[in-house]
Amino acid sequence: MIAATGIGWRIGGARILEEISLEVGAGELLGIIGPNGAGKSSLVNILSGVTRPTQGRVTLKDEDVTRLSSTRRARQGLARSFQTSALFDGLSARENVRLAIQAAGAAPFSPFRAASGTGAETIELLLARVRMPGKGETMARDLSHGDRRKLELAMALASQPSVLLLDEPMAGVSAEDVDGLTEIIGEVRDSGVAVAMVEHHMHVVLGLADRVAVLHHGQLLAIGSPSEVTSDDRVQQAYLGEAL
Ligand SMILES: Nc1ncnc2c1ncn2[C@@H]1O[C@H](COP(=O)(O)OP(=O)(O)OP(=O)(O)O)[C@@H](O)[C@H]1O
Repeated sequence: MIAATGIGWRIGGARILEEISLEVGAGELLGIIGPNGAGKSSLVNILSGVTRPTQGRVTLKDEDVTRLSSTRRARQGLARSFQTSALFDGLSARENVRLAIQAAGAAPFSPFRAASGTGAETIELLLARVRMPGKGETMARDLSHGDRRKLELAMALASQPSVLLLDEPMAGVSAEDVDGLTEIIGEVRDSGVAVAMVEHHMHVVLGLADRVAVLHHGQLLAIGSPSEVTSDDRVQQAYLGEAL
């Protein structure tokens, strides 16, 4: 569904990524792990079109999108979440989702959609999908950290993407919310979406991912099933001292 081939990225003389090749298929979840500064966010930025690589190419549904903007990629079915919150704090959860739907072009703006019709139904479905039914009226600023993360997921899903890129979707949330988010993301994958997820919660990645890519110093150290990568000597070396 999405593939990176021979990706390299240099900036200001620094070599951030080198020869990264990987792909994520429909209904597959690829976990992307690696020590701090390994290049995980840079890779997600390149996959989503925020950053253009200096080498290699990105294909989305077999089409070369390397030179396409993130907006064009979004129209072709790619959605992503960011490490930092992308919510409008002064709007309700429902209004945030409504804006995401409108931005995705899935529902042209209509003042009448608020009261009835598919717009309102879609919003409620998305809120239910992230286990937030009944929280539509809550202002984003009043939501718990975990609910903010769930709302961001609902917004990413508003475009009905075929590829979802998640950059640390569980950063800073409570253990209980980690479990909830894990279930939701698993369901998204099971619905056929290709999911690539950068995440520091190792037990989540190893439990949820179909395959795991390990980045280290900008290189792809290993890629394979969770058990394959955790038993890889080079991976253990990279994580020396940390529990895998
Ligand atoms: N725009 C930039 N200009 C220069 N260097 C950058 C830029 N973006 C990232 N880097 C550098 O590239 C390296 C990889 O950064 P990146 O954020 O991709 O790592 P990461 O694996 O996501 O780290 P973390 O787990 O800490 O989020 C780091 O050394 C970072 O300082």
